[in-house]
Amino acid sequence: MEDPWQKAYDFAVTVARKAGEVIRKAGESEIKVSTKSSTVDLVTKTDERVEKIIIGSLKEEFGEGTHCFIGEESVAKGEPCILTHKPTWIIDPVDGTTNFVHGFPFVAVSIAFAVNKQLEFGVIYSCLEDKMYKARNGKGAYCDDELIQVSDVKDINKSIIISEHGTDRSPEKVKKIFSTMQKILCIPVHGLRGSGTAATNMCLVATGAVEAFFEIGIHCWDIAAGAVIVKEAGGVLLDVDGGPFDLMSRRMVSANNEVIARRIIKEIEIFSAERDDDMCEIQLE
Ligand SMILES: O=P(O)(O)OC(CO)CO
Ligand SMILES: [Mg+2]
Repeated sequence: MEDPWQKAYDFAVTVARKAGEVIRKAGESEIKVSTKSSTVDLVTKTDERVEKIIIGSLKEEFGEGTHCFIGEESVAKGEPCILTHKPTWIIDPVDGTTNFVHGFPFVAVSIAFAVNKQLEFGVIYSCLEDKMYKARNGKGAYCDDELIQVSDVKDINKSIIISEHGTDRSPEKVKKIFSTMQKILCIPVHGLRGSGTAATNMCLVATGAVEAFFEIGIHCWDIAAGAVIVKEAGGVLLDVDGGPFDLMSRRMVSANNEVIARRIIKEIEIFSAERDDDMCEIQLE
């Protein structure tokens, strides 16, 4: 049977590579938007420029009317962040903007595609490492055309876990984040890590370099592509309360298997994060 989204998948890989080249060459890491209230969420002109390039290329190829676009910088400017049944691209032009600003060497372009609210494929280009991760629903996950697979570790004591500190600096949330990390570290696990980009963190789960990555406060564009890649590499995705993964909920546990995921979930101190689709007043469909 003909694959209806093959062309879109191939195009996403091409666009992600092109975007990554722009990021690598970009001299512009000047912070354009920085702190607002208690969050520290950096944005640079490169974030905006790269998102324009990605969405512009996709619109030119697939038409503006039939496909929808959720992009980090477009949403920041007031575009809707609602997943409808229409073919929808979910884009983070520069995942790891803080890394980009500081020259910390993990920065990723993340492009996912959903139809009927189901993720069809995800592409993550870790552009400073020059590694292309990609996965299609039901067709496995790849890094630079090599099949990748999650680790087979089931013993939490033999695991490495990734989490991040997030962008919210309100003391009560930071306290919960550190308390969770302390509890997980003292299970004990082999180590805690964090690359500074959710997309790359999920690729590290998918390749088996770590057993799990969890975070509260991330957005759909940080994790949509990674969700497909982790799942296709044999991993699992769950909500931090143990329920089903919800792309718009801003919280997620991705792990090599359910045993590891559920062991971590036991330690997570949950705090509130406004849903991505609650931030938008416009309701589509
Ligand atoms: O750098 P960005 O795109 O803001 O994303 C962060 C999460 O907020 C890292 O994943
Ligand atoms: Mg991001």
